[in-house]
Formats: sequence, structure tokens, C-alpha cells
Amino acid sequence: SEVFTSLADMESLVSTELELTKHLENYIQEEEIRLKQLRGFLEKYETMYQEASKDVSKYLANPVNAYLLVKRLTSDWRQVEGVMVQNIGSAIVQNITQHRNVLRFPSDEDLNGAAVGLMRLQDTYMLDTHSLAEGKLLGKKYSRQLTAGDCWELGRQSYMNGDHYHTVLWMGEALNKFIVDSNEAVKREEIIEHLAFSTYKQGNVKEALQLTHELLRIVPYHERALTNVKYYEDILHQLGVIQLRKENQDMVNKMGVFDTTTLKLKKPPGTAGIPTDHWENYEKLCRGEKLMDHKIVARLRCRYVTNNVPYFFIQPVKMEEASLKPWLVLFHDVINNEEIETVKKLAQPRLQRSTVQNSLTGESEPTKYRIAKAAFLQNNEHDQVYKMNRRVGDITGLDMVTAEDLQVCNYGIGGHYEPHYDFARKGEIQKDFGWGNRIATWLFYMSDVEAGGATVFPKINLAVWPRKGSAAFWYNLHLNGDGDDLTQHAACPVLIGSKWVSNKWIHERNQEFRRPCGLQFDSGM
Ligand SMILES: O=C(O)CCC(=O)C(=O)O
Ligand SMILES: [Fe+2]
Repeated sequence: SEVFTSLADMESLVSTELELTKHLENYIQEEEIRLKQLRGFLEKYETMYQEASKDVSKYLANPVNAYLLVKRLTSDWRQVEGVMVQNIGSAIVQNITQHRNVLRFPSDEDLNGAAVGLMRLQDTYMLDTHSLAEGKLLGKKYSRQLTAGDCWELGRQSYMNGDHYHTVLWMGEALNKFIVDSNEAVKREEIIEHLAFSTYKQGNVKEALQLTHELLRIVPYHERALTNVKYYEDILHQLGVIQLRKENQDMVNKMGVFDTTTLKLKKPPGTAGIPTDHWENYEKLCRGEKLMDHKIVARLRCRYVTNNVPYFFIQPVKMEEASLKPWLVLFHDVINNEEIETVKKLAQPRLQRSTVQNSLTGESEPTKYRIAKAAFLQNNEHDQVYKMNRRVGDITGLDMVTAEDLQVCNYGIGGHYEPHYDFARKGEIQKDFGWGNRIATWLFYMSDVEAGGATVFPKINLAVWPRKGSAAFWYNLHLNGDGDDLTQHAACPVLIGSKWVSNKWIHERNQEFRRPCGLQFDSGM
């Protein structure tokens, strides 16, 4: 399972689909042969019957005919029955089952993860459910239209997660797309039943009641609906709402549209326990809304740096300041395409669901707030990995002996990393191998991302957009070793494209003379 967390990993699913298509085609072919054979038998039996029925006694007077009739109804017929009960289908299904360890199949957990990812995109980028269902993203047509059944499945996944907000949105869309007499696997009443309950759960009792009445119009003795009607009526009674206004009786208007905008809906909060206002700021930055104060932006500069390292004398490094406090810079063209391809190739077969260290137990575990796949590469695995590591040391002037291995990360559908700190905060358990806290982070961007996927720093209103070949660098700790709260950052969900990054976490030990300690707010570049 967990294919959905990385797009690179999902590529194998396309071959799974091809394989299944071949199996299905093969099955249909064999069934067609079987049916042709049966039709052959049928035609033979019919001709024989025609002949016999013309004059039965004359026909049977011929001993050969009499013999053949008996034969047709015994051994010949057994043959027909044999072909009729042939079960080609189960043999093929068995064959596919045996292939399950070779082919990669997503699990139900993947389906849920992918659905949640899609809804995360919907929330972060304020995508409207209807356009999304029309296959449109950011005004462009990206995919085929979703059917009522597709929307129903998204609603059902949300319902199973206890997420009534998205259930209402997607069940509402399913209802609007529902076409009577289509061969959808879902019935209209099933959609309305889920929609009614989630509408109630979102605090819209009156509307839930109206929907339930609608359900009862289709299935008059629906037991749960009858109970719910009474329950909703009691609540409304207690609230003092006695009679529903006539014109509000029908939730589905004359145009046949269920309009979710007339409901009071509450979006569920993020999972990392971030206060709502910070969360909103984070999402705004992800959407590219410019929030940084102009006075701060005006002081930012670009320059070439050599750091006095001979490697850079001929070609200095392009540095762009992104923030002065905390010191956060971007370096451009610091990793080439060949290196990127090498790193991806080494990492791809080893990508594992990313984990986060539990601050209470110190154990690494998968979480909802970090959806990606990662692999770690050691410097000695490849000359190019070694050189990248050395380059980071040369540019930053920091010692790389105590840095962690290169972490390579790929994000899948709605893949993201909610706001977090890279350093261990006071009281948090960290496995630091005696190297101290993570003093700095170096983040290589190894792909462009078509839409979404920015690295954002909500406390300083900064969004850094991935640019293939560039890198971001910042110090996580103040000069006195305390963590810098302002370095809180997040990886926004990827909207379109596949995002690849790799990073080096640099530790405190060995930096004593390279970044000497000082007072907390001494500026330390
Ligand atoms: O992918 C990004 O943009 C940021 C990743 C990150 O913050 C991390 O891996 O710690
Ligand atoms: Fe991070």
C-alpha cells in the first residue's frame, strides 16, 4: 500500500492498468470462442430438429437417425454442457491474483489517501467542487469529467473519514450529476441519505430534514429516514422553528440543482494542530498571495558569492536573499540536470513513506501531515552525491561531517508537509548522534512544479517556489543555540506536477569556529 504518497511511485500503476487491460481482453476473446462454439452446437441441434420434426415417424424409421438422436441427447449433449460450465473467468482471475506480488496494486488505503489528497488541494487552492468535477483546474481543462459515481466515491471516502464538510460538497455534486436510468453503481436515494446526514452533521438541521423528506418521496418506508425525520423535527421544535416555509420545501431547485452555497459549511482544520489564523496565512501563501511587507522586500538583494573557495572563482554562485531575519537565501544553478537524474535514479527504488519523529517517544512514524516518499543517499554511493555534499559545505562554509545523509523526497497527489520546524524544540526527544540540533537546512529543488508545491514560511510571509537547479538555505537556530521560531515552514500541496526535492540537515557540532555562538538575537549570517 501507500502508492499514493509519491507520484514517482505511481508510475508503475500505469503498467498495472495495461496488464489488467490485456487480461480482460484475453478473457473476452476466450469467451467469444466459447460462445461461438455453443452457437455452433445450437445451429446443429436446430437443423437436426427441423429435419426430424417434418415427419417424425419417417425420420425414426431410419435406424441411423434413431441412433444419432440418442447420441445427440447423451454424449453430444454432455459435450455442450461441458462447454457451458467452462469457467474461463475464474482461471483468469486466479492468474491475476497470482501476479499480485509482481504487479503493483493500490490498496483501499491508497484510494482513501488519494481522495483526501484531492480534497486537500480543493481546500488549499480554493478549487470549486463543480469545476473540479468538470475536469477543470485553474480554468484549464485537465481531465475528463467526473461521473456521478466518481463524485459519490469521493463523498463516500470523506464520509468514512468522518469528514462531513467534504461529504456534503461531493455528495451534492453527485446528486447534481446523477442521471436517472444511467448504469451508475449508485442509487439516487443512497446519495441523498449520505448527503442528508452530513448536512445535519454540519449544523444544517432544516436542510437535512428537507433532504430526508425527499428521500422518503423515493423510498416511502425507509426506516432510518423515518426515525431521522422525527429526530430532526424534535431538534427544530426545541430551536423554535415550527413550520418550514413552503418555498423552502425542496432542496433541489427547479433546475434540478442542489446548491451547497446556501448551506453553512465549516472546513475541517489542518492536522498538525496549527491555530486557524496561522493556517489561513499558510494557505494564502501557498496560493501565491503576496503578504510580505514591501519595506522588507525592498531591502532584499542578489549577489554573486565565492566564499573564497577556489571552485567558485571562475563561476561564482548566484545568491538571492529571500529574508534577512531569519537569514534565508536562495542559490541558483547549484545542481545540474545530470546530478538531478543520478539522485532520482538512486532514490527511486528506495522511496519509502516519509515519517516524522514523534516528539514524545522519539519514534519515527507516518503521519497525515506529511505525505511524501523519501530515501536517504550516502555520500559514498555516487561521486555526484559526494560532490553535491561538498558543494553545500563550500557554499555555506559549514562542516558537513556531522550533516545527515541526503534526503530525497517526492510528493504525490496533494502531497505536502504541514507547518513544522526542522530543529528539535525544547523538551523534544531527538536522535542527534551527539551532533547537536539541526543548525541549518539546505533544500535542493530538483524539479519545477507546474502549480502549487511552494515551500512557505508562514511567520515571515515568505513563499519560495520550486525552481529546478536552485536551493534554499536557512539557519534554524539562533546564535545561542535556541531554535528560531520564525523558521517554521511547510511544503504546500502539489497541485499539478511531480515535486522532487533533496535536503541536507546540518548539525551544530563542528561549526564552533565556522558559526561561533553569540547572544540570541545577534545576527548570524
Ligand atoms: O519540500 C519542501 O518544500 C520542504 C520540505 C521540508 O520542509 C522538510 O522535508 O523538512
Ligand atoms: Fe522542513
